[in-house]
Amino acid sequence: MIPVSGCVLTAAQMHDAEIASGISLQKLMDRAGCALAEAVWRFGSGRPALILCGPGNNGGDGYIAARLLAAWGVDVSIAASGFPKTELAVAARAAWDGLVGNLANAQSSPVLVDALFGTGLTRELPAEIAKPLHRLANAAEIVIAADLPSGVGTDDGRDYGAARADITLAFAAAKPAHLLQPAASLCGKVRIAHIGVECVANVSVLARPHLAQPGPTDHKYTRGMVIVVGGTMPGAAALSATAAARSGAGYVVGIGVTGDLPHAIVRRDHDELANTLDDPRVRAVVIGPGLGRSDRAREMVDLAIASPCPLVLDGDALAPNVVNDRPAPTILTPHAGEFTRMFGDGDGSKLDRTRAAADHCGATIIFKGADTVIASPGGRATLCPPASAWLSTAGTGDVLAGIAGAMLARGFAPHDAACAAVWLHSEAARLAGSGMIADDLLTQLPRCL
Ligand SMILES: NC(=O)C1=CN([C@@H]2O[C@H](COP(=O)(O)OP(=O)(O)OC[C@H]3O[C@@H](n4cnc5c(N)ncnc54)[C@H](O)[C@@H]3O)[C@@H](O)[C@H]2O)[C@@H](O)CC1
Ligand SMILES: [K+]
Repeated sequence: MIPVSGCVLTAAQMHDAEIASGISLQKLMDRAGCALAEAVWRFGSGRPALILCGPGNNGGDGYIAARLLAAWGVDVSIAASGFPKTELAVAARAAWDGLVGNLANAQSSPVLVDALFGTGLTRELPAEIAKPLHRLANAAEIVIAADLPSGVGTDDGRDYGAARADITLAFAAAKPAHLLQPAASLCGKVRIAHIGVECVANVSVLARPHLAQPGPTDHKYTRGMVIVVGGTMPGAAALSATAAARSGAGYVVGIGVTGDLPHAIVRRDHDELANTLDDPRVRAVVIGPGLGRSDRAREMVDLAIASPCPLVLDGDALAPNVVNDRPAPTILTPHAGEFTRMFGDGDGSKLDRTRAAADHCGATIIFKGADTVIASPGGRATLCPPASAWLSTAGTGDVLAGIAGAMLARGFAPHDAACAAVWLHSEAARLAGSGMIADDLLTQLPRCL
């Protein structure tokens, strides 16, 4: 059992991977049931457990876990929503020699195991299931969900009436619902139980980046020269510029950035932008934080886009069709409002929409929020476990843009730069703790490198 990591598979991809594994579905269910029993033993500390079993293989996992827990001496009972409908679940129920109670009038227990529905859920939970599920979950001291909290859309993270779990044990791999809101918040802590199924996908969970330390041959330019362009709100660009410097860029130039800046950051005027962009040593440009929407601002965005420099576009620089297959590395960092302004409402999940937008504009997109999604043209995507909710404060996006600039400047490809930036940002927020403000991230960034 490990923290959420690795590939993210849709329900259909998970099914295909199970078949491709060559391992019998019976054996996979035995392993899943065993992993569930171990989780219940560990997190439930041997307290009495009630296992809710649904009609499919998720329920089958529950029956198997119950048998093992009973054998280990746990006071375990089962309540089912009906008779099993799959061959495997029928066999798993037949191997349970205790009683199977009715879900509607089940008595609560300190440990509740939700094995009603997993990847097979396709619609809203009916009231006759949702009502007892919520009643029993509210009465329990700990709720452990098998694979997924019953009542979330596996692929899109929709809430179909799920009860909140404290622990969700995902079998074989994470699914989009473990990372997309609102489902992610209903999962509690997500753990993965590897059951021997090899999973390959172009969507993965954000991982700690490998950030090489400077070596003896490094100098300020090899560590990366970043330009940050300021505008009408000086504080925003100052945050970006300082974030770039604090996340390892060797040389940061603030163009038209006024206000409080470390002495290490070089200041130039706006009319020096064109010349500076011609400097072949420039490895990344960050434009948009606090830029404003004047004609002059637009001209500067156009200059930056037309340059051959790797580019981070944020805030006021984000507009519909602002970039179109730009040849140099490009990262866009919209929040939900900016994303909709640029790409419309779109269909599908946040993951689908971000991937479609990345293909549309030919750039890497960091679609920010409580479930940040990073996508690049061609389908590669990364889903990010929830970061500190204290990040919901002014200026944190400006810091992220600056870090992304520093990651491009150290030579990372755009998708890797975006992932490294989001990871550093969220780690700095974790270290900054409660009540943090954007400036606190700057103090914590060096500790994350
Ligand atoms: N990932 C893996 O490798 C493995 C997965 N297994 C388990 O198998 C699960 C998937 O099993 P299934 O495909 O049987 O699916 P589920 O067990 O999630 O449920 C499918 C059943 O629920 C019904 N249903 C769907 N939505 C409903 C709703 N809103 N209200 C009422 N009924 C609804 C369907 O008609 C079907 O009968 C996984 O989540 C996991 O727990 C393991 O047993 C084996 C290994
Ligand atoms: K479940």
